[in-house]
Amino acid sequence: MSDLPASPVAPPIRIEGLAKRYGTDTVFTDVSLRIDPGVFVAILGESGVGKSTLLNCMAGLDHWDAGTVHLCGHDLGAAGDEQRAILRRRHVGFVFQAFHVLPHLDVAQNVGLPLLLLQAPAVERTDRVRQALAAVGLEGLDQRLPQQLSGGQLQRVAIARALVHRPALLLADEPTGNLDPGTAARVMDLLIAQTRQHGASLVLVTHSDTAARRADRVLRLTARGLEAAD
Ligand SMILES: Nc1ncnc2c1ncn2[C@@H]1O[C@H](COP(=O)(O)OP(=O)(O)OP(=O)(O)O)[C@@H](O)[C@H]1O
Repeated sequence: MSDLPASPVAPPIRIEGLAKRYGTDTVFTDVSLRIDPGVFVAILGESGVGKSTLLNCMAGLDHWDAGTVHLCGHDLGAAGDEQRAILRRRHVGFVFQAFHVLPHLDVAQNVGLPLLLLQAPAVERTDRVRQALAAVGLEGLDQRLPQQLSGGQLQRVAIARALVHRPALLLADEPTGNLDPGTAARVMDLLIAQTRQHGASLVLVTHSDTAARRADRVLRLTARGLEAAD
């Protein structure tokens, strides 16, 4: 698979003094955060305060106006777009509220996509996809298309896809926002269990205090930065 490995001593994410503006509108200033391997951090905050923007900065999907972001020891601010993409593919998994499962690919192809992008050998891909689907309780559904799945099943596909390449960091943006309460609870259990099993760090953006209480650290994003939540 591709290069740019995680430094064995670097935290999956380290942010210092991050500030983000859109034009003259300041989204946030002075955000600092360090997340050690295997730690689960929940981020709460008012709508529009910049939680999704912060996740995008962690993955190098967005640009910022001041401060630094290190992903697995790599300085994203100093990396070009191509290098950011390689780092993201190698070290980050995503789970979104709207699933973002590709409609024309079947379940196995969706889950295997990160491995394909990392040019993993076909035999390894098949094996890892099978394991990942079994781990989220979707064995036997590998040839279904997304339109043939429920919302809970779609999010299980997304969780399997997010972890199949064993990233150091999993970024989850309101992952249960589109699910009914019972399904949401089961998907959250699965997300946390799977992340812990893989030893990945989890950053969960949520409006749910119940979900946030399961985290090792609960932070609140405001215009002034990140602070410990009450
Ligand atoms: N491409 C963009 N151009 C201009 N402003 C933007 C852009 N993307 C986001 N914003 C603004 O940046 C702010 C932060 O947006 P963001 O989606 O990160 O907030 P959030 O805390 O995740 O909100 P929510 O909880 O409602 O999802 C908002 O005021 C939003 O309108």
